[in-house]
Amino acid sequence: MTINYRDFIADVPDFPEKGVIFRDISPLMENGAAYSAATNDIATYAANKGVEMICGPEARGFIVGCPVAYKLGVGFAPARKKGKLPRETISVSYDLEYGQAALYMHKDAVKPGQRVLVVDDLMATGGTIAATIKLVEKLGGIVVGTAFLIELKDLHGRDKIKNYDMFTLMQY
Ligand SMILES: O=P(O)(O)OC[C@H]1O[C@H](OP(=O)(O)OP(=O)(O)O)[C@H](O)[C@@H]1O
Ligand SMILES: Nc1ncnc2[nH]cnc12
Repeated sequence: MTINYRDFIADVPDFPEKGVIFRDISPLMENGAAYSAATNDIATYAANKGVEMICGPEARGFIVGCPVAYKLGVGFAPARKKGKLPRETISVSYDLEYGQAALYMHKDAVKPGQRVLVVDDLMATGGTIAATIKLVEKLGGIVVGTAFLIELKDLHGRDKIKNYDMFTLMQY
């Protein structure tokens, strides 16, 4: 059965602030067939890249990245928001479509030379994924690809990561 992923995205106008159309992935996550097809599609992309580790930003990057890591039998390294990681961290600050933020990773989360896939649910301005890539590279990881459920093309996030291969299931 072919899945039309867009059937599982809820478009919510003016959330979390006026003018933003929020692309809600929760109907996709709540549907076993759609969630597992999306996981399998990203896992196939990752396997072809020889990925040894998946990295994703809190929180929705975990929802997409962890099942891919499980499917491939590789590890998952979280990039987390301030104050969440208990051991020594490195950090990178970035801009959001609606705000400012910073992400942190444990210093030993990625090993030098490891082939890493950076995953998130959605690319908007590209700030989050660019920050996550920077964190992985600071740790010596090699970012061999990026993967998303959704790319918001009008925000040109791809320009921020144009040196990296990118896989997306949906574009708006
Ligand atoms: O491309 P960008 O402009 O950086 O935006 C995309 C990011 O924004 C959302 O996360 P958010 O920071 O809202 O956090 P959440 O996953 O915890 O909801 C989304 O899950 C991406 O990580
Ligand atoms: N428009 C959007 N919908 C869902 N998540 C987002 N994260 C940043 N922009 C978003």
